[in-house]
Amino acid sequence: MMPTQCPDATGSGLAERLGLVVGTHGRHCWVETDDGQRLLCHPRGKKDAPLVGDRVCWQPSGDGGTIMRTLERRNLFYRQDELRTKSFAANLDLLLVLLAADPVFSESQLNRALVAARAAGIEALVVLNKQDLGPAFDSAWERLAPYRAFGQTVLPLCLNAPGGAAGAPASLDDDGGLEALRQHLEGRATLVLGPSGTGKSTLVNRLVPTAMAATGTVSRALNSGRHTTTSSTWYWLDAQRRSALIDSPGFQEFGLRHLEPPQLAHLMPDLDAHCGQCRFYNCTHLHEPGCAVRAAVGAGINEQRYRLYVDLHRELSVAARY
Ligand SMILES: Nc1nc2c(ncn2[C@@H]2O[C@H](COP(=O)(O)OP(=O)(O)OP(=O)(O)O)[C@@H](O)[C@H]2O)c(=O)[nH]1
Ligand SMILES: [Zn+2]
Repeated sequence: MMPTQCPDATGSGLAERLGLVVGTHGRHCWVETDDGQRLLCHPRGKKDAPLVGDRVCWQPSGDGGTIMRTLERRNLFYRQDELRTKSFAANLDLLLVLLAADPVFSESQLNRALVAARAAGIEALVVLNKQDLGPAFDSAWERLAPYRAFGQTVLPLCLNAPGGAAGAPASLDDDGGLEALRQHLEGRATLVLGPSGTGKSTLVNRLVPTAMAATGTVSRALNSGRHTTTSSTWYWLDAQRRSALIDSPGFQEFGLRHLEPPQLAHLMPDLDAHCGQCRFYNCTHLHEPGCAVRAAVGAGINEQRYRLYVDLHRELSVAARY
């Protein structure tokens, strides 16, 4: 349970309280108190706007509150494009990348999300939805074989299978694999990322109890004036508020400009397994003699995965020069 008082409140007369940021829009934040109330708060300082997942110290003011400060983050999941940094959420336990048999997913995008998670020290889970689509699902599942081979957990899912509808594959349980997924989410704060059309909204609707989804609409309402939803939303999955799902828009152009080229191979587990055996300690794995990574391409390392590395390395190297 969250304590009600801030750890080191600075005696300003009013007691500071702890809260959790469950939604943001511009500089406004929805802060949830430890007894589950949600109120609109404004950050006091000009910089470092709080993010969904942040623990903050706040004080009542007007009919809402003022955020005095943000507690230190355990981690931060973000992407960095040419022009800007986009932060998704803070203090995450798991990144769920939702893919589907259709539309066909971009492996480059998947890899970028996994690399970013690894760089931030956040465990990742890949979920492949629409198992009812037969052959399309099988080929998507096959494309994920190299990921499973290096230890990435990949779960099959069929959100179209309420209670074992016709078309639900026998390999899944009655609810299309939802129960198996639920177990991975237990007691954790999970950010859901996925390209458009994979079933993200369907997943949130299936997992979030109606009453909880209704509280989520508070922050949705805050976003409704805009055509594009740009901020993340926090949903509780249980009445005890132990497990949470954070829905986030924006999976396109997943920039990784915050990473240095030499980090990259270490953030791709299948390449990382070979890095230590290269002749040169600072091997780029692009052209050096005695490169153990290149020697493993086609054997321990999938060729397409190596190509993703080469392309991303080039992109990061160009970025590093500016
Ligand atoms: N065949 C099949 N279709 C599914 C399944 N799950 C979701 N869909 C369909 O896929 C479409 C996209 O689902 P959404 O939940 O709207 O996807 P989304 O990822 O939220 O998409 P955006 O709103 O564009 O971000 C809808 O028509 C769903 O009915 C599934 O397991 N099998
Ligand atoms: Zn090498």
